[in-house]
Amino acid sequence: TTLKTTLAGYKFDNCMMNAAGIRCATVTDLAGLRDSRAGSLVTKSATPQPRDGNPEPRMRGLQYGCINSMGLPNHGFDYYLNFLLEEQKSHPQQTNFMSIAGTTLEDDLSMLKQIQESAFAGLTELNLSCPNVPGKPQVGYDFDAVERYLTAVFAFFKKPLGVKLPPYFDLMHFDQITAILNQYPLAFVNSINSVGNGLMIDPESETVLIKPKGGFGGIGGAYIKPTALANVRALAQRLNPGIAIIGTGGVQNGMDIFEHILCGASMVQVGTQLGFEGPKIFNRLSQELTRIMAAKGYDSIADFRGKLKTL
Ligand SMILES: O=C(O)c1[nH]c(=O)[nH]c(=O)c1I
Repeated sequence: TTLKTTLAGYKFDNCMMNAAGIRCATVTDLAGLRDSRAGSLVTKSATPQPRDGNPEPRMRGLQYGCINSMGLPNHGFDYYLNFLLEEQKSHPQQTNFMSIAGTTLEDDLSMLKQIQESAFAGLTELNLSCPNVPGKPQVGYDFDAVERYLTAVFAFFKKPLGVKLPPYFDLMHFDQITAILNQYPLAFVNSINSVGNGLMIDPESETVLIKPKGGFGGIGGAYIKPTALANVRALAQRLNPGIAIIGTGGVQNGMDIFEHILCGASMVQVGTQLGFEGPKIFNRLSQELTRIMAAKGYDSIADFRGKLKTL
């Protein structure tokens, strides 16, 4: 039984990794992921300059997941690109991802131009779905903007690139977004980001739990697995076969990873639960997934990827 996977022509020893934003903001965090059983790592979404992000408290663990309104705090584009370039020299056997989330198209294009001209040989994840920058609507919910962004990006960017999408909740929206995405040479689509602008309350103190945006924040964890699986499945049913899918959302155990792959994912990312357990979680998840596959008689994830049955 093997957990290895391929995505956009790149080989990974393990089909699981972190989700951008969780335990990946500092070099120490990133080295911890690299030294774990994860098959790859993705950096915290970067902006051209460092950002402090939103006022605290801005993230809270909940009974079945978490709420966050971090506001894109990060050490800036150069910090993460430098880490990735060092990694290529010290750990050439692992392919990594760089996540970028400019607050304007110009910022995204500027970072992509620098990636294009750099020695970075991994994959780029263009985050179109940050729900927590006050005053900045999610690009992923503005289909004309998605088209404008991808046309501008692919006018010059030749390295492997995918997009991180927000969850959609209407079948027409799945049709519309994939009709746009299928027009571009995307290496992958990563679905989903947190379910935006949820609200959690402390009824004792009759107060919201986080400070930014009156308590509104992105929801992650077990709460969002049904939405995550539906998005992975709907995208897999509609995207050109050359566009791989990364499944993200609601993963707590090996069976959740199995379900994402059954829906069509070639790589599965772990966020909230990684935040709770740390990188050692990839030992547990790998063991659990291996046992599930062995019990079902699957040797590799290709044996069951995308093979969800309907009734
Ligand atoms: O608030 C954040 O930093 C954040 N939080 C999320 O839940 N998703 C994102 O893409 C981002 I950039």
